[in-house]
Amino acid sequence: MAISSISIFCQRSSVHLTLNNVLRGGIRCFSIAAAKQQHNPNSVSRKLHQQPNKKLLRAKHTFKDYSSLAPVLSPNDKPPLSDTQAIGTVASAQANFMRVVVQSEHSSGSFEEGSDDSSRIGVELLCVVKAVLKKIKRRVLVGDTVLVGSIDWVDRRGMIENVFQRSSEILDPPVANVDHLLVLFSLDQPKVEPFTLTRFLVEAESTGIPLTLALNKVELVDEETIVLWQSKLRSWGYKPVFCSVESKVGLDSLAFILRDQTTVIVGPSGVGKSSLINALRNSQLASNATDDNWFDTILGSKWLEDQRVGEVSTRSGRGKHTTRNVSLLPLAGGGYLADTPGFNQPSLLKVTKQSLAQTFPEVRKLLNANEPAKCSFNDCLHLGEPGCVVKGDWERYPFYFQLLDEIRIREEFQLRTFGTKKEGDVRYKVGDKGVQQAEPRLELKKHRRQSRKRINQSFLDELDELDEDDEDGENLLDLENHSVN
Ligand SMILES: Nc1nc2c(ncn2[C@@H]2O[C@H](COP(=O)(O)OP(=O)(O)OP(=O)(O)O)[C@@H](O)[C@H]2O)c(=O)[nH]1
Ligand SMILES: [Zn+2]
Repeated sequence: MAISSISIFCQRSSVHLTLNNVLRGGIRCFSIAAAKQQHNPNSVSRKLHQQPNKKLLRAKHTFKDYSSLAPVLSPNDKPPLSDTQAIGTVASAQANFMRVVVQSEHSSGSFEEGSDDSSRIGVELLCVVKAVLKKIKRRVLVGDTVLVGSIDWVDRRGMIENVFQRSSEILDPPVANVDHLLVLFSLDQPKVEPFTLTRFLVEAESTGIPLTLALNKVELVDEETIVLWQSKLRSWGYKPVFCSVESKVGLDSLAFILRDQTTVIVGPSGVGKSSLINALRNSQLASNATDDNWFDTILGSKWLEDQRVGEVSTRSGRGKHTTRNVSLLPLAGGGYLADTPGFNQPSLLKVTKQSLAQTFPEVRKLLNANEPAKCSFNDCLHLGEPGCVVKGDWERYPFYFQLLDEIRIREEFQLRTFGTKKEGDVRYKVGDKGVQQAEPRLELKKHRRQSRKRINQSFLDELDELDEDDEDGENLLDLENHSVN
């Protein structure tokens, strides 16, 4: 009973999330466009009629000019650093503030981590983002490698001046340069449920980032259950790590896999993600405290505290650890671990009907095999078409079928509601004397009132932001106290 309710809950809320995300994004666009039109109903149309493309060209030109002010740094760039500059990793973000851990700085003169006592490697800086980056819409994400300038080493403040090119980027939560995903489930309390697990695996596979599957709470089940899951998952194409935070089984293997990488942990509620993060970090702190000054420099920071559980916003009553507050927890062996509040319901937004099959390793193997095993059709959905190499005789076929249906419904909904992306925002009308006139395409649903739910939603968002501002205030005070000591 418990298992089936988990599965239904996941399915429903993810569909809900999917539609909700689409609607939220859409409504925002609509209201901006509508507001612009209200401001001056005729001028846009008149200007476009006179010189249809000039406005667009000018916008493009302006953007280009701005971006040349801060060209993206390539990962191999080693810009010369002054004493008030450093290169670091964004470890957390709240409202307008970002915490950056210094990776390399002026005195070391290179990217190698300094070994002298005065090294500032590992120092935590509270940073704001330079206005020009915002102007050219260059978003700075947690996980980004950034160039920090105007550093005040005493107060530990700085300004993010530029961002290095990302090797990867995930959306939910938004984290840059993720090297590895750890999909964590538990064998019991809550029991691993095949469809929910598949959903998480499909979402993880769709990022293209290497993943490790781990099953926790191994001490709660008998040998037979372990063997059963092992062979099941092998047939799905995975070699899981069986572990237990409680009895410390498998933690060394996980620590070894995580070393030197930026890993995001994903998995449903209650499987032991926070417990695992705490266990891995505590054991690493204990074994490295004496021979590495990496942590000494940021002792006292919130990052060193154990993962908080169940914290709720005092104003809105919602969970505080939303996707906006994801943070990277530094590991002694190099690399970071990210908690994933809000990653509980994989939205599958990046998965399309065509790409779904590739997110199942057991099908991927068939599809990528050399001729003649290859599927005969490029656009085959592998639903038993004659000549299709993917037969329906694999264990997860019913899950594939179910997810395909869900994605099909979402894609049709998007198409029906918003049209294709190629649709221009200008349309041409044949006016007086057969002259073609350009006018802005009227936005769909323009005349609809904003829903009460949406209004409540933005109200709650604003309350959360107030909470965040409070925290920023506290953070600043923390830092000020720090510098006095
Ligand atoms: N028996 C057993 N219990 C464990 C193990 N690991 C974690 N737990 C317990 O499982 C419960 C949930 O652990 P959390 O670490 O909060 O799980 P989580 O995945 O972070 O959950 P959310 O924060 O809701 O996403 C806690 O009561 C832990 O003590 C384990 O290996 N064995
Ligand atoms: Zn096929």
